[in-house]
Amino acid sequence: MYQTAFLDLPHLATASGSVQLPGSKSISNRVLLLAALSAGTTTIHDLLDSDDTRVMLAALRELGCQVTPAQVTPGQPVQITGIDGALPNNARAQLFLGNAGTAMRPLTAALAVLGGHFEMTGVPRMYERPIGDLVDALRQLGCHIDYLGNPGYPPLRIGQPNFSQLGDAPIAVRGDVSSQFLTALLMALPLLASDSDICIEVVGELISKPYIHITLELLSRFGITVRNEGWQRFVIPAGSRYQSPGDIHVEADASSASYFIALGAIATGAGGQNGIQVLGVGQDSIQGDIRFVEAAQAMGAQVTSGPNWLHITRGAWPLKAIDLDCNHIPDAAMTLASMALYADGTTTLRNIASWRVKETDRIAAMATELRKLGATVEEGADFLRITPPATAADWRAASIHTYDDHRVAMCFSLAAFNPAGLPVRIEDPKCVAKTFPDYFEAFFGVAQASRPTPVICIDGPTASGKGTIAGLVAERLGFALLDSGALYRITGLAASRAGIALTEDNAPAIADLIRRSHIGFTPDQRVLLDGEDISLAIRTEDASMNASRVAAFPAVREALLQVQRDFRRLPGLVGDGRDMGTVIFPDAPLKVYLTATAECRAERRYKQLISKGLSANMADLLADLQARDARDMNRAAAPLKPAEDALHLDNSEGTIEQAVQQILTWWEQRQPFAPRA
Ligand SMILES: O=C(O)C1=C[C@@H](OP(=O)(O)O)[C@@H](O)[C@H](O)C1
Ligand SMILES: C=C(OP(=O)(O)O)C(=O)O
Repeated sequence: MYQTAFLDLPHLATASGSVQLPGSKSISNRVLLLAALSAGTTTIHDLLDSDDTRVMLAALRELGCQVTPAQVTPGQPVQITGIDGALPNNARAQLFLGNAGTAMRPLTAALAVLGGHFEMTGVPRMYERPIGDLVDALRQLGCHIDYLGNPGYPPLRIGQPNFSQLGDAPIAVRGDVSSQFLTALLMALPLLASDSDICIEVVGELISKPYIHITLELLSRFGITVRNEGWQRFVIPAGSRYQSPGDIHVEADASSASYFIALGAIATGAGGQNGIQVLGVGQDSIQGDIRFVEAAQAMGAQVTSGPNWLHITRGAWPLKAIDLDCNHIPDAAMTLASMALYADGTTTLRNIASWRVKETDRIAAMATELRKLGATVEEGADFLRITPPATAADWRAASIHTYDDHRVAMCFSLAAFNPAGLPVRIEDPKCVAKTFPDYFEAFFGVAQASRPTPVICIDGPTASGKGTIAGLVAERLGFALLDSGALYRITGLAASRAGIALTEDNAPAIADLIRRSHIGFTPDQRVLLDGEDISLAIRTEDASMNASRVAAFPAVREALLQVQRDFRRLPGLVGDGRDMGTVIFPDAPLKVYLTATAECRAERRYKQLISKGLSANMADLLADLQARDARDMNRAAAPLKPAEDALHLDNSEGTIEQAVQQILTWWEQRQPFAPRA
């Protein structure tokens, strides 16, 4: 996941390939709660691991459910041992539910029915998301719920219920603000239906109906068969009791699929490759958002599908503008707003009033951000009307504010295919953690830039601080890192280990060896040689001298040229070394030549060695360093020298952070985005 302040998407040209999507949020959180309420142990396969499921899992643990393993691990199932319909007497917990509607609403209902002493808290936005209709319904039953802040909104305090007045009258719940209130009752009330039927009656128009379908499907897998009487009355039959199905699989998220379906509709493939393959969810999904496929088809997408996959290619181009009632696909419909940027006219998305009470006011947010890109947008209480920029010249480079809303961030990634060749900045990209933490990694895995991926080169002499500074610049921008010095160190080490003397005569053999070796840099900056962690072995002074020796051999440099260029990947790369800007990436848009006086560098090295408990002598270090400078600067192959277009940065005096900021400022000056507020 990108934890950066913003993520710059270079202009993108093509997309193709296959994406395995993470599990459905709606299914995951329902299954977790149902497993927790059931008798027996449920083994859940392909559970989503994201902010919304983490808060649910933490709450269930807090309530005393046994959850193994302690942390969700990719590819490993999660086991939940349920409470069999009852909590211990006087159960007490404070539960933090973030901004997860699928945790706050259903848990509130279940705990209000089970009884105890609970506080339901969340992020500030959660306190602006209504829950009053659910609380009203639960109070009719005899549940005890108090508002701790504004009436009608979390945070809530839940106490012991009193069901003495519970009769046969149906429980009324409004369905026109959120379907999650009805879902919450449907999952909680089987706990009260041992002796007689319980009937729930929906008041007002029920929105987001397909989510009720998911609830009913999953209830039936846990042994509860609800009678659906025309989406108006739901009857939970007497004798209902939760029973674990044993094993259960979570489909991939159909709402998350919408971004890749849209991608397939917008982008053509590169090099003869065609389309986007979405894995994990198909046309037989129980999720209503799968019907996004129909909307995308209406706009021009060509979609084929099987039981667990979709394949999407571009059909009509430009896309066709549509006018659609989107009530049945409230989440995925946001993606249509991004597709509308590429349509042949004005697209209208109707019946989406619920957008205003989700992660943010999504109607206002989409309107504001689409306008920044050059679209003309009309917003109403429950609709959005989008006219794309009239010509390529009308598009604007925009820094997209994301309002801590995962879907805003994901939707606007699609704007990077604009016809104007502009990059797009996504602010606070980590907000995707709510449902799809690795969204941008998945997106970059199938998209290709229209121009060579941006590279920032940081070259300079030994001990100039370039490794540390490059690492920090890469971290702030979410760019990959190429520590080219490490490649030479790895080569020196590999040759020594293979018993090859580091002489010019042996250069072809060394080059051959390194071509055959498998070199890896892990995200946590460990260095692997043929699977072995050699991070420490290449950091000795010996390894440093050997690196300098092999780096002087043209045959070795030639072998490493392609290895280094292959590090160029979306969204960008920071390369540090001695010839990044002059030889490896001569087309890099920013080249920095980082220096510091020899005395200053020798002193830094001295302090570094002493802090590691190693003995060191200043005079020797200075002499070594000067000898190394001379060798690096005078070698025939790619000598150390600033690229002609490099910006010079002397960091003898300043702090590391100042150098990092200077480079980031230079980078920013090359971007077309207006300064951030
Ligand atoms: O029940 C669910 O899993 C959901 C229902 C929908 O909410 P509303 O019913 O509030 O529209 C949807 O937007 C949300 O992301 C998930
Ligand atoms: C509305 C959403 O979330 P929640 O489950 O919190 O309602 C969403 O994921 O788009």
